[in-house]
Amino acid sequence: LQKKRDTKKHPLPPGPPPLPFVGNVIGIDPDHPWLAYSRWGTEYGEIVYSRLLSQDIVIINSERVAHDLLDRRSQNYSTRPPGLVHLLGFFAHDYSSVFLPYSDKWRLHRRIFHEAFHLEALSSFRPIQMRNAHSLILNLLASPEVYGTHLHTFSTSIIMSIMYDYAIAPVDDPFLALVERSLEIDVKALRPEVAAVVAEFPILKKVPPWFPGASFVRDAIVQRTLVPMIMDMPFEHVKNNMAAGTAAPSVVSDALKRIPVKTQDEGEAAVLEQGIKESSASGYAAASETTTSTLYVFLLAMVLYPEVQTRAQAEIDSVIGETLERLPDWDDRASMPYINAIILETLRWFPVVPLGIAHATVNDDIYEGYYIPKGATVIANARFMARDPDKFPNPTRFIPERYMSKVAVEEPSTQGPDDVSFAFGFGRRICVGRHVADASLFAAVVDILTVFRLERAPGWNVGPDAEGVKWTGGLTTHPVFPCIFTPRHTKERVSQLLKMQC
Ligand code: HEM
Repeated sequence: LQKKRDTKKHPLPPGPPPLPFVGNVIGIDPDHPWLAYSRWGTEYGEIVYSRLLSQDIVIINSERVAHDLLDRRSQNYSTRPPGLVHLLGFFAHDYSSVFLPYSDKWRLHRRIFHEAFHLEALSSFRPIQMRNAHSLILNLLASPEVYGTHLHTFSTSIIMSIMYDYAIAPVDDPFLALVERSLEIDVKALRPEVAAVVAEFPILKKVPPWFPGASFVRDAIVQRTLVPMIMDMPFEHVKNNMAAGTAAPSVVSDALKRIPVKTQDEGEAAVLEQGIKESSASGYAAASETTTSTLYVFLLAMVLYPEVQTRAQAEIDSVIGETLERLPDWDDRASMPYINAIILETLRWFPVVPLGIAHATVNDDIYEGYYIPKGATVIANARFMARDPDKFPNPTRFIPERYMSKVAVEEPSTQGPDDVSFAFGFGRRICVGRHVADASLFAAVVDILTVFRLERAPGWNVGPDAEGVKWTGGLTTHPVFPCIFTPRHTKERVSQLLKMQC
């Protein structure tokens, strides 16, 4: 391996010394790898090389390097690691837009998303987003103790309505249960660290499911049953409604309607239809867990920073009236710079996809004198970028005020969350749903703060840096903590208003 490097006459980027064979596997907490990568960031700098078994891993720890490589050299940095792609096949996920290699198929998916999520289309989703925020409030009033379930229902219902005009039942929706189980498996399995191990030991995929410790294989079997159901059910729902002439506008029905206009060729039409089916299924998987996790971080911030909450609620009350004359709406957003700042700070404080989704190099590259090998997994360490003290002084603290001069603009929603764009990835693979996410976050945050005071559970002693809070492990992560929802107005008043506005 070393010989191969020497022939390039450029050193690899600095990094922790690898052990023979295993490389730098030891010392990485498999559930929270960003902790080790961030330690290496502090020790070795903006670009770090490490090796997981025989897989080259390049970790980018600054926005500067991420823009240089993933944006400016995107031709070379826009595919996904081959090991990850291989692993996806085992989990029946090789269709996913998020993990597709840089290819014609990926370009087709991306085009479908762009046609659906251009800026003007976003305003047509707003009634869906606000309606679901109102349902979230009703659910939280009814059973605040299972707030995580309600956050999940909120995120999934929005994306299911946008994609398929499919209405999720408020409680115990069978489809939602399938999606939850499937996402739980994805979040655990579809990571570069797992891919590196499986690429090294393909035999792992052949371990019988009954074998002790073979949960990985069992999960893959479950997933291979779930994925076709999750992909087909909502898609067939749209097609049946279209055939019956009852289909409401949705991303899928709009995209399907565009097919005959564009092509008379049956083969091409089938490819397009398959692309629509796959990209829409990828979209709701990508939207659900990320939006939910971001809302968990928001609640954590409100519990740990009561003074921020007080200022946010004073802003809301000044716009809609202290006696809850009405609930906030989209037109109010421009008058709520502090709420917008809270959303930005939530995305920054703890990015919920802490290491983004791994990119990979197509060819060898030289960057600032360092050799970056072909086929290397390239990880943008968003968690570390979010803690850059030069850009974000006192980075472990939740301080919405840092954005106040920037969000006090006429139409903050169309600006997008550019200040914290690292939370949504880089280059040609940047998140296609970031503007949809931004609007969903606004709807949920403003409604929750209008109706509830969020409070710390008695005896739960965590400081403002959130040190000691438990985080779920995997591709996405969220804090796990108790949160008390105290209504700021009588339940009757809130329910009455919600019913009027639903
Ligand atoms: C707060 C919410 C969200 C966060 C933090 C988030 C974050 C991310 C990140 C970090 C990536 C990887 C980018 C890269 O490879 O560099 C990504 C990709 C993606 N996201 Fe999001 N996302 C969110 C919401 C959404 C929503 C609402 C949708 C759909 C409506 C969506 C659809 C996608 C898709 C399809 C990709 C794959 C793009 C590609 O590989 O070309 N995301 N997202």
